[in-house]
Amino acid sequence: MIPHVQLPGPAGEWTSKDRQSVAERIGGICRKEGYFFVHNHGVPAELLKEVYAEMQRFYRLPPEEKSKYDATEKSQFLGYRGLGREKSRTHAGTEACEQYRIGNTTPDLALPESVDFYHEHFPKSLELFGHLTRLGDGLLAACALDLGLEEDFFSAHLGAPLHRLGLNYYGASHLSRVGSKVDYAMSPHVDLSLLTILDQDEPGLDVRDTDGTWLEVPSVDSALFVFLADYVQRWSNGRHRAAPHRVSAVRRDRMSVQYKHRPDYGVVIAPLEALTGPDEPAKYAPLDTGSDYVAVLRSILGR
Ligand SMILES: O=C(O)CCC(=O)C(=O)O
Ligand SMILES: [Fe+2]
Repeated sequence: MIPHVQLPGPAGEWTSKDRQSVAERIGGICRKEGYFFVHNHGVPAELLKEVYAEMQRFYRLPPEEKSKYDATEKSQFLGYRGLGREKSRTHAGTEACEQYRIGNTTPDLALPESVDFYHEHFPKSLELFGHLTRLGDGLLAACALDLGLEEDFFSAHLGAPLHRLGLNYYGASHLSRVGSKVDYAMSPHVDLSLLTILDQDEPGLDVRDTDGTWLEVPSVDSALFVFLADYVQRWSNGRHRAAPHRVSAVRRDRMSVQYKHRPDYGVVIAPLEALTGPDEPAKYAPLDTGSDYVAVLRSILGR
């Protein structure tokens, strides 16, 4: 069973009381499943449609046009990942999809091209990015409250946050075109984010339940799917659960939009002192989220 949560409208308009009521609603879910649908989130349905249209237009461009936007370390990994480009983290093959990333960059790393270059095909997606950033901030405040922290506890680590929006296209023929030996289009993983907000135009996403079974996540009209990720699990010393997920083999063309809510470049995450003690030793070593992100992306994209 996937939990469903009614939100009190657009997160940018929540009062402290609203954040408290969201915390009460999602706290138990964060501690158990780590995934849920949200309704009444205020993200316009029309905008999502426009984002899918924008993605379709981009993915139909000729390969040489798309590869102008290739994601590299120099682009801070914004841009295009063609079919066969991203190595799987769990098997010897590649992920069976085309991907594109838009989002924030950091002055701590070089960026020779203007960020606008990587965004030029995606004005509506950038608008969606703004909505999802506010929703991410609201949900994170609710997580903080559930952990017994001040609601703005995490804000100190999100001054110039490296949020990213993934725009993925899984063609029905992609799995056979990459010669895949597995029957899923994206390998199981937890996200390198605090939390992720996802929409899909066709089912395909599976999420791992607490007993280890894979659940198919349906496409639910006007609801967004939220799951917690690696950084919240670490910060909360495992009180909040990161949800492993994958994308199964698709029979029809499928697109997904995943917004990854991330901290500033270089934030080091270790289990919070308030949540550890003699009975609850820290379960995770400190992690530098900036250099770890670069190292992981370097290893899966290979340049
Ligand atoms: O396409 C999806 O539904 C999930 C993609 C995903 O998990 C990711 O890009 O991190
Ligand atoms: Fe993911």
